[in-house]
Amino acid sequence: MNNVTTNMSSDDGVVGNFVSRRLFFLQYLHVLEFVVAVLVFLVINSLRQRRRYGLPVWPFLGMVPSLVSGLRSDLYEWISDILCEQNGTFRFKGPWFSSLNCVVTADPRNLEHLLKSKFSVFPKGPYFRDTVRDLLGDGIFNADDETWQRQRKTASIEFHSAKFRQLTTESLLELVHARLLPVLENAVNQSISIDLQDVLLRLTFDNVCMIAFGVDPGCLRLGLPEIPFAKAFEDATEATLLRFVTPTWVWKTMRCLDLGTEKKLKKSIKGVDEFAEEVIRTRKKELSLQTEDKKQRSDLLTVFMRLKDEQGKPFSDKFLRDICVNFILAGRDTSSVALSWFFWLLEKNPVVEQKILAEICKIVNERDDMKNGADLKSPLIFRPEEIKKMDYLQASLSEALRLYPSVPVDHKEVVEDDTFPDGTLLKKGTKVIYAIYAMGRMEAIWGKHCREYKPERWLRDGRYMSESAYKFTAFNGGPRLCLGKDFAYYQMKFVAASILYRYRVEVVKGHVVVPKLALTMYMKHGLKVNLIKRHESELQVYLENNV
Ligand code: HEM
Repeated sequence: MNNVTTNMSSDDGVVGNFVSRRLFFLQYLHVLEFVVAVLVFLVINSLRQRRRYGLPVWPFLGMVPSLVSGLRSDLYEWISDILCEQNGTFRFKGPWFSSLNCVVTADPRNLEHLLKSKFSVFPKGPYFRDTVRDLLGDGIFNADDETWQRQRKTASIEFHSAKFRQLTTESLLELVHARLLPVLENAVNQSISIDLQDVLLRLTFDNVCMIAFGVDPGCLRLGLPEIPFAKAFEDATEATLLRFVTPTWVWKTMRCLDLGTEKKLKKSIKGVDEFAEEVIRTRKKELSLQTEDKKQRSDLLTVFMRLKDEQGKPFSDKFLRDICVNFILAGRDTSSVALSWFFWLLEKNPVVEQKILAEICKIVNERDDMKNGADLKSPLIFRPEEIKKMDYLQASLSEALRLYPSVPVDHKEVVEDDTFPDGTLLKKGTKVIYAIYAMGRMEAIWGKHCREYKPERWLRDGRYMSESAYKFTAFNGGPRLCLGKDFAYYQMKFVAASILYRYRVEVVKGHVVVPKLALTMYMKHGLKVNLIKRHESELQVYLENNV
């Protein structure tokens, strides 16, 4: 009996356990079903939003999963594809409570609105200024309103003065003939390949320091030495850039505690400051000793040192430092990066290279001494009026900048509610990204052959014709149009013509050329090339054909 009872009660227990487990399982199943249903709903809802926003919008994460996949491939192409699909503008939704929400546009109507018609509604904004203030202070690149206006006005007068033009042409001529060409010739003589991007970056760094500070740091010379000021400048810009992808509170805490990249930034800014302070000190001494008859300097530092602020006082050393550091940043890498993409494109488009050579030789051939049978072996130095006449070369450089703009994306912040001409609503505080790289690849802007390298699209009756700055935005537009644009074209044309006349540039087989993710469109692995000296007979063909 006992056994039976025991068996029965144990059976009851088993049944009870079985029932309660089933009940638990059923309850669990309901929860599971509910969770699956919610997930399915979220997936469908997120994917349905794709049609409206161009990308799926996930709860909490926003569009970040798609961004991560974009980052794994080519981010610039990824943005271009979405913009083409979305007729030129889309709204990026970042994770909840993040500062990543923004409007991305490549629509020329919006660009004109943003850069010109409603200029005051779209400044650089407090977020940008706060992030880069440690390095750039109140310099032109980082300033809005009156601080920007004052520097812009003075620098603009200076950039258009005859004295400044003379300084830029003379310093460039010296750099190309005494430093660039010997470095290239050395590579040819030793049969070694060089990183042309690195060489060009050194050239433009030295050049812009000569213009801003009136000092040549000497980065470009045989042996390609490491220069502490250039290194400090590069480290400082890289560490500043990292702040844009780090939550603000994180980098601010790291700055307080002097940790990681913030520690590196502090050290490199110190290096930049020490160099600037030394130059300012020496210049002040020099100016105080300067007698009227001595040759007057026309670099930006000297020009601003001679001026007074609104209270009639000389500018502070800190402000002078900010002005120079900003100009160096603005003019340091943009032309060299554009030239690198240009040489890479030329190798892929040999017909364009031939046309450039034909143009150069035709212009050289018009020289009186050439007509009288001048010696081709004597070093040929292009004259400013000859550079000006090189329309096809200018078209080829513009076409390289259209496809590979040195500044691939730029940004503004909305300070008052507004609406873009395409109907996009903009709330105060919204960040607007204008996708310059994508603009160069939009059929709606450049037609069916928008992805092809065709310098001819810039020519009318053989003469170079510029495009609207809101369609070709490589140099920005409106009141903040690049101040160095004319100089940059002169610099690029002079360097390109001087190299092409002497060498054929051949990219090393297997060298991978891809853009680097940065504020400037560097080639990620540089541009490894071999230089092949042009034979006199090759040039003679062009020269004779043009006679
Ligand atoms: C191919 C060469 C160049 C390109 C593509 C280029 C492009 C640009 C762009 C896109 C901006 C607007 C940046 C912004 O506000 O966020 C800009 C501004 C500026 N650029 Fe250039 N630049 C080039 C060369 C130079 C050079 C060589 C200099 C000086 C020597 C220079 C001086 C400036 C200055 C001072 C600004 C600030 C203008 C302002 O905010 O009012 N640039 N440039």
